[in-house]
Amino acid sequence: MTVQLSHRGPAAERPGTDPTPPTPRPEGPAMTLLDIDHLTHTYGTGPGAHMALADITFDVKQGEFVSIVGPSGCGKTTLLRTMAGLMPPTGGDLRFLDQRITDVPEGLAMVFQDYRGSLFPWLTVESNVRFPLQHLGLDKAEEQRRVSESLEAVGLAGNEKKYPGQLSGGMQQRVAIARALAYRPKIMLMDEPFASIDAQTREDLEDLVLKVREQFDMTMLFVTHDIDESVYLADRVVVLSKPSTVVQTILDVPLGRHRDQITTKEDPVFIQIRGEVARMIRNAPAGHELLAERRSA
Ligand SMILES: Nc1ncnc2c1ncn2[C@@H]1O[C@H](COP(=O)(O)OP(=O)(O)OP(=O)(O)O)[C@@H](O)[C@H]1O
Repeated sequence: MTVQLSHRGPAAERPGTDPTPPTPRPEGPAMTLLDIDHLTHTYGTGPGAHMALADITFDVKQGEFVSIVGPSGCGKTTLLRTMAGLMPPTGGDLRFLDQRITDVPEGLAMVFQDYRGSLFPWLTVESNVRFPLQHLGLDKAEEQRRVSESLEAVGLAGNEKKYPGQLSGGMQQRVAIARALAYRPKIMLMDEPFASIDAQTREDLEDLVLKVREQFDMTMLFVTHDIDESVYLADRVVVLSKPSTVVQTILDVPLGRHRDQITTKEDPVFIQIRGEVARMIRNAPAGHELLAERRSA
């Protein structure tokens, strides 16, 4: 996935607007940024129709890190695409900042698994990061400040003039993250962003995501098929069922904001939650079975 500052990013539709004015942190309970209410999605119609999502309800509050995990093929990408406004769902309600999502919402950036497909190979690193900013109407100094700050944040200062093809996969994904950060979205959606990256680099990138989350006070929705990753990163884990998919459960991860690849993963709380998620995914029922159980309860 790329920063859905894809090649035709959200802000590109709205010249002269800056989606990033800082949202003041409200007093009291955190504001709901993303609200998914009984979302359904069916591909096709008639006898060949496939109901991918049967009933998905959860929300993401400002400042939260929510991960979504589920069995293979359970509709994680379908869900993220509907939330990003890339595909209208066939039912239910989907709101970003209390506005129904009908198009790619302003203030949302997406980072995809396929970093190679998301970066422009003919543009330098800094031009890739600057690309979505061109449509925000920022002055040049602010544009440059954001590019430099974002590249610094992802540890790529000094690589501005390189081209994506001169970078490792992990570094290219850092560029994609920097591009999302430079846009200053209110929420970042990430679709298995580290699935094609080797294990060691992946851990570094997970920690990078946690660091930029703190630095930019970013709200994150992170889709992964990796159970450890889902728990390590998140404040809450949304566990999906098998298709037709529903939310099996939503687990809190009371591990505090500071995470460490070794000590956090040794923490009994982490081990217990990780085990719980693994069991739920291994024994995941089909969504329609869960729905029938819930209706009869
Ligand atoms: N365009 C489409 N037309 C028909 N069916 C589709 C389409 N896209 C996805 N599907 C089906 O919908 C279901 C969910 O697909 P999706 O890619 O959202 O799942 P996923 O959880 O992201 O998969 P994976 O675990 O492989 O990443 C699958 O059964 C898939 O075959």
